[in-house]
Amino acid sequence: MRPLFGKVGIFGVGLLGGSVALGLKERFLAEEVHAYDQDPEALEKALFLGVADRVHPTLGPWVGELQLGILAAPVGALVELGKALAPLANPESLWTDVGSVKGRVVAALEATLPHFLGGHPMAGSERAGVENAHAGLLQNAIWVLTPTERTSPKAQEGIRRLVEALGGYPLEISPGLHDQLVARISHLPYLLAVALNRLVARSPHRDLLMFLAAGGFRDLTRVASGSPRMSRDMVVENKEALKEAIEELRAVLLELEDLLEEPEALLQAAEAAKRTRDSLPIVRRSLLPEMHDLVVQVPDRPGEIARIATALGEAGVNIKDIEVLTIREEAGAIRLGFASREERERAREVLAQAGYRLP
Ligand SMILES: NC(=O)C1=CN([C@@H]2O[C@H](COP(=O)(O)OP(=O)(O)OC[C@H]3O[C@@H](n4cnc5c(N)ncnc54)[C@H](O)[C@@H]3O)[C@@H](O)[C@H]2O)C=CC1
Ligand SMILES: O=C(O)C(=O)Cc1ccc(O)cc1
Repeated sequence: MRPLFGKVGIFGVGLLGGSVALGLKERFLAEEVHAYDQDPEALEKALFLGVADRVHPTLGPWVGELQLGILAAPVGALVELGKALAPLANPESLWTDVGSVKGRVVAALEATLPHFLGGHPMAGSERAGVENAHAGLLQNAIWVLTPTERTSPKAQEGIRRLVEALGGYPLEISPGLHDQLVARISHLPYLLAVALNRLVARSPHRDLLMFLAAGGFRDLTRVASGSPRMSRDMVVENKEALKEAIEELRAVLLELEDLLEEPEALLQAAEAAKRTRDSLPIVRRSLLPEMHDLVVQVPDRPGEIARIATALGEAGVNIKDIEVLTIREEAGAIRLGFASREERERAREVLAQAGYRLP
């Protein structure tokens, strides 16, 4: 059987580019995967890890042989990269990107590259680089596609097929709306993670604060561990929408500050926040079939996850999804997802019998 695509090029072979490349290879979707990166070390690793079949330290005539090109460099580099690729690209080739911000980038790339459609997989991690890439990162991810009136039917059809073949769920949104939404759900949380770390680092009690920081601080600031260059580019590129979101946050913080004097009203705000947080879909894969969740409290000691999995396995209960919610010194919590209500109830019985607390 012929693969879906001929030669595919990945431009910027880091966490995202490497994960797309691995997805293409593991699912036999490309005849050959080529990678270009401005960092020779990234190319060396990509070859060594089997992420790409061929690597190129420079752009050249090889670009003209590609049927599909995927731009996966930091957002601030995408427009220039597109300009450099345009004269080399085959006029029939398909192009997309995985950048976290779409407005200006999409406008520039669709004006320069043939058959371009912007994309943004809503999946990632706080790790950078090809050494952390894996195909599973994109599986079941909501993958935003941002068509405009300039998008060709060929690009729309081809890139949608790419996303589906990689195991993602395409969701079409306009570039402008995309940028407003991610400003609130991704870029503002990132900036807040930076802000909280800055607050601690500036304190005269920095060392003591670091020592005392518990799960909450860790959970809230995880995304600050991501690639600083990638994240800086992301927030700068989306600064208009992000500034609006910061304004909204400022107002909300002031409201909450006032509510410190009104404990009843603050309790209502806290209850509303809990309802919103608790209704987040498990691992944000809302297009997956309905999942029935169970939260289990677990002591923090070696072998607990194995013990839970074994107890459920022996009872013939299949775990569909698993998420570590919190890690504490004495106890943590794990959320388990099951395919049906019946299986969840069976799991509840089995785990209660095994002595686990199910809050
Ligand atoms: N990290 C994440 O969780 C997510 C990132 N994205 C987007 O994916 C893109 C890549 O991000 P990551 O893979 O996380 O970053 P990364 O830092 O892991 O990889 C970026 C790669 O691009 C290379 N690069 C930098 N400038 C380049 C240029 N001018 N030409 C060619 N290569 C260049 C770097 O050497 C590096 O290998 C960004 O546009 C980011 O906004 C999208 C979804 C999630
Ligand atoms: O790790 C996480 O939860 C993230 O949110 C990472 C991330 C970073 C940038 C994106 O454009 C999308 C996702």
